[in-house]
Amino acid sequence: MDILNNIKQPDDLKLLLQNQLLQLAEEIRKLIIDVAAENGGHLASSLGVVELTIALYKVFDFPTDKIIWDVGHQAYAHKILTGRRDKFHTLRKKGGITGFPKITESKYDAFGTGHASTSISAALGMACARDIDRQTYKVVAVIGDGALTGGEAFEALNNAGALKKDIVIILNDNEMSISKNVGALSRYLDKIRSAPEYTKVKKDVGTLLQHLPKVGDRVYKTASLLKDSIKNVLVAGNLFEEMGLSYIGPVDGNDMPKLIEVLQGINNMQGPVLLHVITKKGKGYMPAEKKPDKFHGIGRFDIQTGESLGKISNIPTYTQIFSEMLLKMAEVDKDIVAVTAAMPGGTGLTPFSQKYPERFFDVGIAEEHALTMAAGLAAAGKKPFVALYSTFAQRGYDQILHDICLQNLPVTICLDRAGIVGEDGPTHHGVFDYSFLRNIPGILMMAPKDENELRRMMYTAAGCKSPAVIRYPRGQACGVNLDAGVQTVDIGKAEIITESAGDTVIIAVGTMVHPARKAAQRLSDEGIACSVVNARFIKPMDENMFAELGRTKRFILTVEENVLAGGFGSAVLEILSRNDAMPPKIKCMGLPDQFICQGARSELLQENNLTAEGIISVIRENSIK
Ligand SMILES: Cc1ncc(C[n+]2csc(CCOP(=O)(O)OP(=O)(O)O)c2C)c(N)n1
Ligand SMILES: CC(=O)[C@@H](O)[C@H](O)COP(=O)(O)O
Ligand SMILES: [Mg+2]
Repeated sequence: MDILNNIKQPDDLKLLLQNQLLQLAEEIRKLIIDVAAENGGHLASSLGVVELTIALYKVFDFPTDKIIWDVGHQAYAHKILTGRRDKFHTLRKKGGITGFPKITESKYDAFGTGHASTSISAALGMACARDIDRQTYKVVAVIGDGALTGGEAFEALNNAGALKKDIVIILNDNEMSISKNVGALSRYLDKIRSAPEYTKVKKDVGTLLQHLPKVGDRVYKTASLLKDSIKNVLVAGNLFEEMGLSYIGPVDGNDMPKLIEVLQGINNMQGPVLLHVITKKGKGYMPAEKKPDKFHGIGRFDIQTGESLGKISNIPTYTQIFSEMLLKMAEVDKDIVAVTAAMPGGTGLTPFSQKYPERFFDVGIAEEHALTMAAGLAAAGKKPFVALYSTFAQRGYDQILHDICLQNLPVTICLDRAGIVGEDGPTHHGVFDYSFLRNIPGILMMAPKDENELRRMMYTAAGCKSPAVIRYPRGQACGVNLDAGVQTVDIGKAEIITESAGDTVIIAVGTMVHPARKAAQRLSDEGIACSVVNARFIKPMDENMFAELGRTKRFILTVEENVLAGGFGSAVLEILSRNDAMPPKIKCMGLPDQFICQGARSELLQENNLTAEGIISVIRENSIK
């Protein structure tokens, strides 16, 4: 790490010679691989942009100039170069460096990211503010070909082309989203990439631009005209040019000297410029180059073999249960179709896509579109299952409300990664869905206590003629035996898990039912008798049962893996108050009104008392003797 050790601040690399910069790239790559192998992380995307990151720091003056990394999962080299090298071994750990840019972590993180397709909007906002303030700094957005499939990116391009502000958009095209990129835009980028004569001429123009004097000079105008005429001859109707952006590229984004040359030219240009770079996802680490999807986001792995080092378990994940159950149901019910927003692997829909390609839709990183498209499928007689991560479904609130629920369309929304997700941290925890969905009239919202119940809820949803949501967490299910045949659950009916004559009842939902049951078992040994209820439904709730509990018990404890604000406990309180059934004591356990940090899921649940021990201590403190 001879070179990297001497980079104390990014400006230090401006003095390096070309061969030193190339060595720096190798040193950064090694550090990224070492740390990701130990901590897990977004390896392949970060490896692909090492040269691009160094080239950007060589040419621009960050943090005076601003850089925004779309999604932000590729920003490891940026972090290493901006004073976080010594702490980089803490990446994604509790209290450590975050896996995404974070405005409070460094002055070089101009804008926090985690969810896709926001970078151009944010860059445009900064450019407008800069111009109001009569400043001259540059604003650069780096967006991947996957993130460019998101609607917000198109909205921003549309606006950028009209406003004509000085911004630099770097389209980092590695032909991959998490899986293979999809859509017409992706095909369009293929077409640009595979036009060799165009590539060569445009590269030469890139070189020419580099030698230009400042904007406004006649030479600059001539070069721009030349570029336009090349465009017209070779790629009629270049989409980006037609939208009002200057398109440069494609350029080999792993060729650092070439990139530096082109970026120096672009630094002298005015107006919105889009530089199209082609990079190799996973560059420099063979297992990741070969399997960029596996190494997109990976847990601990063996550097020599690329094999995962995670615990091997026979217990399936909730995602696997969802995946298998959907296949089973789809075999019988030909109206079942599946929709994902660029996450076929993560949501467990890959087997469905292989078995039923005509009934499967990967729409790209476009959650809003996925939901309204599902509404359309349902309006035309299909039974869509839309599988989204809870955190990304936040994007689709109006589509759920206006397009699905208001029209009472039978769309089933399966919210994977609900609750605390772990090391991805606050951008990715799915801890708001009870609160933001339960206020929608007519919605059916369920959370299973285990994998068996997930299957039953899916079966129930498929038989419903109205919108349904099922939310389940990241990772392993409970390891219970699966029923031979799958039954429906009675809509709006809670399940009594443990009945006792004692004064205390725990009403738990979803992932919190098992810790509640465990807590009750242990408390009964201490002579504290508790009943346990599995609420099953966030909406409609078992109003009669909960009102009765309010009248007959003296202490009700609700437990949920969601923020308390507006969540499940709040819904129980509403029922008790509506029915004049308030018991002498009621407490709600859940997540506080703040963003939850990163860390292992088990660690964060423990910290927030959402464990059997946490429940026991609250009951011990509050039970009425
Ligand atoms: C709104 C939203 N939906 C889904 C995701 C999950 N996700 C993270 S990265 C990614 C693929 C991004 O592809 P690209 O922008 O091309 O970057 P690459 O990983 O190829 O560098 C997806 C789908 C997300 N972060 N945000
Ligand atoms: C960056 C991003 O949004 C995804 O890569 C996400 O980290 C995937 O999470 P899982 O690992 O839970 O699939
Ligand atoms: Mg990509």
